[in-house]
Amino acid sequence: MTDSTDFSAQLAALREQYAKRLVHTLDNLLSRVKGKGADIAPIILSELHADLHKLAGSGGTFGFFELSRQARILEVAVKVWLDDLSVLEAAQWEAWKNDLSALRQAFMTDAAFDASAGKALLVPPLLGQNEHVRVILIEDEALIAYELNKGLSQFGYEVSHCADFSAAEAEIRAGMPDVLVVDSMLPGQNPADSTEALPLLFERLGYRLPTVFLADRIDFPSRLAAARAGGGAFLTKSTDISTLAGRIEMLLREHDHAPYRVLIVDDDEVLAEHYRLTLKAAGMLAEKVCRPEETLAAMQSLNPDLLIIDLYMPDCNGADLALAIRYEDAWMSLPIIYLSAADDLDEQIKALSNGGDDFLTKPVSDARLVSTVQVRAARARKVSELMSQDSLTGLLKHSTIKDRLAIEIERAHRQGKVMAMAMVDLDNFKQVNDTWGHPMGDQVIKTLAHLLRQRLRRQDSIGRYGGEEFAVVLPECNAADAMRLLDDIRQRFAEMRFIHEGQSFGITLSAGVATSKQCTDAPGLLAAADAALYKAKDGGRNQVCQFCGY
Ligand SMILES: Nc1nc2c(ncn2[C@@H]2O[C@H](COP(=O)(O)OP(=O)(O)OP(=O)(O)O)[C@@H](O)[C@H]2O)c(=O)[nH]1
Repeated sequence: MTDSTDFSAQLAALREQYAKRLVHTLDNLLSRVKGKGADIAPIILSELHADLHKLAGSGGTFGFFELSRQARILEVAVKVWLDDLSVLEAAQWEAWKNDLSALRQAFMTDAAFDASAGKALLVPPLLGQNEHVRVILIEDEALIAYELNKGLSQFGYEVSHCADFSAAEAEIRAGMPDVLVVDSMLPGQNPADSTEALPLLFERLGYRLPTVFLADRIDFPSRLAAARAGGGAFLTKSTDISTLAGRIEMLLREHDHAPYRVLIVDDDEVLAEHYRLTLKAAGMLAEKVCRPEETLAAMQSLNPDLLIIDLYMPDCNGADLALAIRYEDAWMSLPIIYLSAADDLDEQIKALSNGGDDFLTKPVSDARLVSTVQVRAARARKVSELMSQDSLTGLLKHSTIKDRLAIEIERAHRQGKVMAMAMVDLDNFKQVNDTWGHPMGDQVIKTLAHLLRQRLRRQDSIGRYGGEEFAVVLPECNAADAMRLLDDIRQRFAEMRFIHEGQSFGITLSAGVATSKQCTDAPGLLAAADAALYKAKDGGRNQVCQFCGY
């Protein structure tokens, strides 16, 4: 990834390009009105309006705030005359022309003050780079730390324990963790309340990390304090490990995602490039289109999570473009954010009714652009994820995992590689439900789902195939590696203890493994893995078997 110095240099170069263009724009504007009286032709007023609208919208983005502000005032006046030319009086016109000339002074003042100078771009830390999820546990009580460490390690987390915030800070600086698990009270520390210490730590680091707070008990004030400190989850210390692991995973899923893909449609190339660079610096995959007619082709190739459309483009109104895009079923739910001036109220209402989701008012600050896009894109991803996920476990639904399997086996054959799949089934699970109750059974299912997610790689897919049966798709994985992996999961799961009303019990699993070398298509591979699973069950359960033919 390009670093923030590179982005800052590219943005500075764009600002210079924009400033050069501004000189021409101002010359142009002034030459249009030079020597002209108040009987000015509507076509010229219309051109003036278009240019001033552009100036007002783009100036602030490049640090020309005063110029942008004054251009907006001039634009509003022209709009009034455009609507009713009879109200334009000679004195007003002369005053307006003077104000237009004053734009040059505003330009000089803004140009002398480079708002972007010395301003480092906010490049978020790269989370999710560790091979295993790294947890830093900040806990002063050794016994609790020991128990949490042991429990989380069983799920495959790599846990570092620190007794206080200063030790944790040194540990974070030595290597980026994926998540913090923090005791909400650390007596003897200053401040003792971790909801106060955490924001201070983030301030020193210059970035935030996903955090779970653990408290002795939860009341409303402590819950609120945790939320104010930006905690992603707040649990009691007596919470069982599988619930804690579930919350950690949920937080990781929020942060660890493929970069958001954003397409920007704006006829102003320099401005569009500024937005593109700003979003790229924030870790997104952004592309721009300056000719609206190229939008659909660019969407096909980028498959964006979100679209930003300039509302005011000379050849194509943004709202019309949005409607044209929505004719395609595939783009029906794609979030669209318009860029528009604050006072285009009628236009805004039309734009929303054409299927837009939000507005960004020009001039747009970099921070506002990034945060609006992040929030919208995250929401859109969440909705589409929820549609393909099983509600109890968060794993892929039956139909989705079957689709994944079909894609991966086809890919493996095409590329001449080997992929594996496994069917995993809980042993004698009916007894768990009968003895400990259905809710406890659900807890066991969720625990296995967490464990599978923790032990598998990012490119693997896991689905809840049936009630207590799971399907695992392992791209680029041979039979020996798949057997080793599944057997490790089997052992870890067998070692876990579940607690119900003070009583503890354990449960095992069986699994069947097959590879693409043995089958030509997805149904064949599923049947082979299933046959291997039944061999494991027949062989006495708590084992992993490989498919060796029917
Ligand atoms: N708690 C809970 N139980 C479920 C869920 N889905 C399926 N089950 C139960 O899982 C049990 C599966 O039982 P069986 O198919 O007989 O298999 P088993 O008892 O696991 O025995 P083997 O697979 O032969 O080792 C049934 O009792 C189902 O009611 C669920 O979402 N939650």
